[in-house]
Amino acid sequence: MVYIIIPNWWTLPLYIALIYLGATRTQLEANNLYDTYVPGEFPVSTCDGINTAARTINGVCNDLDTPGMGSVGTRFIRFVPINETWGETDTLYTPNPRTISQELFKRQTFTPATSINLLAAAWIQFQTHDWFSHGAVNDPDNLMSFELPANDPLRASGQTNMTLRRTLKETHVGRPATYNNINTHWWDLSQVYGSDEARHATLRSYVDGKMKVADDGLLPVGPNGLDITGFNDNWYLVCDMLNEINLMLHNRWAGLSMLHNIWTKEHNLVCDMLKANNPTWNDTQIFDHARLITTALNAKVHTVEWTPALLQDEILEVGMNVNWNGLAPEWLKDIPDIFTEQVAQAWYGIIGGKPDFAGVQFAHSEEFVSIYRFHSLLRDNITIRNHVDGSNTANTYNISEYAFTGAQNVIRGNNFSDVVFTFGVDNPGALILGNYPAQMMSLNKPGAPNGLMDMGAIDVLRDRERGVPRYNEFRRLFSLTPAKTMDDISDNKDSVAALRAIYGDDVESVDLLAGDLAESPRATGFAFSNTQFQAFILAASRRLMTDRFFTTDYTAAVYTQPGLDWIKNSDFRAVIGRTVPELNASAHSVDNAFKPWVVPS
Ligand code: HEM
Repeated sequence: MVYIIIPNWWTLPLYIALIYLGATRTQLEANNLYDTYVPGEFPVSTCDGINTAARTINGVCNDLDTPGMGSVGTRFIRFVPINETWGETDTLYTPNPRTISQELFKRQTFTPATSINLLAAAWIQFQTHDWFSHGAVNDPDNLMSFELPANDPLRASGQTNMTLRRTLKETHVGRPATYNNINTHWWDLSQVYGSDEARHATLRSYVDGKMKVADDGLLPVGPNGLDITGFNDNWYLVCDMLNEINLMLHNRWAGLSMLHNIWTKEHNLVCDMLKANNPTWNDTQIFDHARLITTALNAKVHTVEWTPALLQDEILEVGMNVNWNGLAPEWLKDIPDIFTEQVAQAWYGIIGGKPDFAGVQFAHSEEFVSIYRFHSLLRDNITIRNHVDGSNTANTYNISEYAFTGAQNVIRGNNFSDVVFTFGVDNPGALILGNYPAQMMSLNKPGAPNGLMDMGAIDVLRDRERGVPRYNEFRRLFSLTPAKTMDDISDNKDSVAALRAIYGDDVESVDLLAGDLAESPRATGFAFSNTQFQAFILAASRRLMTDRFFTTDYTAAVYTQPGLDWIKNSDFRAVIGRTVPELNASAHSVDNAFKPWVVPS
């Protein structure tokens, strides 16, 4: 196939643009899927004794031919050729990650993303916790350390370096290191249900399929002050600030807690529906079906609501709907499938169709992790509003207060409906240069005043460490035109000047995150760059097309007909209306729950 790059594809007429995006997906499937297992290396397992009509906790037996595919602990694949992924050595600290963080990323004044609400920010992190995590522990015997810039204010306290643990990895002879996903790769709501049996068992009530909730209807809290749920990983950083070792932090915040609560409540409501329809079912039967239904609804919300809210363009709205529902009206869907694979996917939709692996087994990729480094979405402060009239309450939280164990102060120190309402109304930060929250660059270790974590610097360093190509090479490898000069990256003169101040005229050295945040023009209404979108095109369809429970087994026999109807008839506004009934009207004040809700007058 001859593929012609159309830089501003979003200016094409709707159906031409859709065909172009379809061709782009085919191009990426052919050029951007690289397994990290060599033949004979993938762990062999069987499905003997496993109920293959339900999602398993550790993700095995989704694919019946390769039972271990996508399961917990398996490797990330790559979206770029393996030989490009060695990880940086000589250039690992160049330019200095802390300089990039402070000079390019740091927020001076908050620039909101006005087309979306804060729910959308929490949502994407909630999804990434379903899809991937490199784990919190990292490698205590393998550190990265770089000098702080000469003018860094931290030097005043005697600190000279920033040091953190390298990511845990597997090394191989003659080929780059590989990294494992500590969660299941499948889109299976594992952040709610857990990726291992021991944790999962602590979450189940074992009555009528339901998940445990505390007496106040919210998730129980563990001794560490975090929700007891499927994934609330603790992230450990090691910084040698003033010889402080073992800085322990995690990435829980009020937004995540809120969504864990909403989806646990939704699961329990699905259980009620199933029990009413199947009075003789036992706990396991109800749970297994409720998980399938809740998970598919979550995936549908992401596909046809979250994505079109982030990428507000008619092309995307139609395209994502085609991904889920197909182009054909219901009455024409029964015609026999005589189409080629791509046409069938467009006609019938991916859901309920045939699995398609494009020749490489399913797993998320390292490059996919990198495109979701969205910390600039976070607000510096959240003031909780009264959901009845939209007025501000007296409760304002900065990041240190709404994150970590502070999440519970927000969730339980306010009416839950006021918290969700606030997230529905307020905007997150825009994904642009100069809008990364300063507090994320100086997160203090509880009880250790001089411990500091600079997430901006870490975002840059992790990509270099894991061999994710820098911006221009990333574009080249993803069938995009590379920039010839800094001026090609952005049509905003200030952004170009800021890039030049760090990278000079060396366009090849621009880091992926820096280029992504600087990039313009963007497609109309897009909250993120076209470079990120290119990786998104590949990943978004693939996690649906490869999953048996979204394809061959998306049937009434596996889900139940009332289950399929539940998914079909629900959107996120309905989920909010069911789980937080006081917010039904507010959630329905907009046509998409991720757009800023109308404040009652
Ligand atoms: C207050 C909220 C948050 C905190 C405290 C936080 C903190 C962290 C920490 C500590 C890490 C690990 C750093 C390392 O590699 O050593 C991390 C990684 C990451 N964060 Fe956040 N984060 C927050 C919100 C978000 C949001 C809203 C997103 C949006 C998608 C996000 C996306 C990511 C991604 C993609 C990674 C890389 C994960 C991986 O390497 O597997 N985070 N964050």
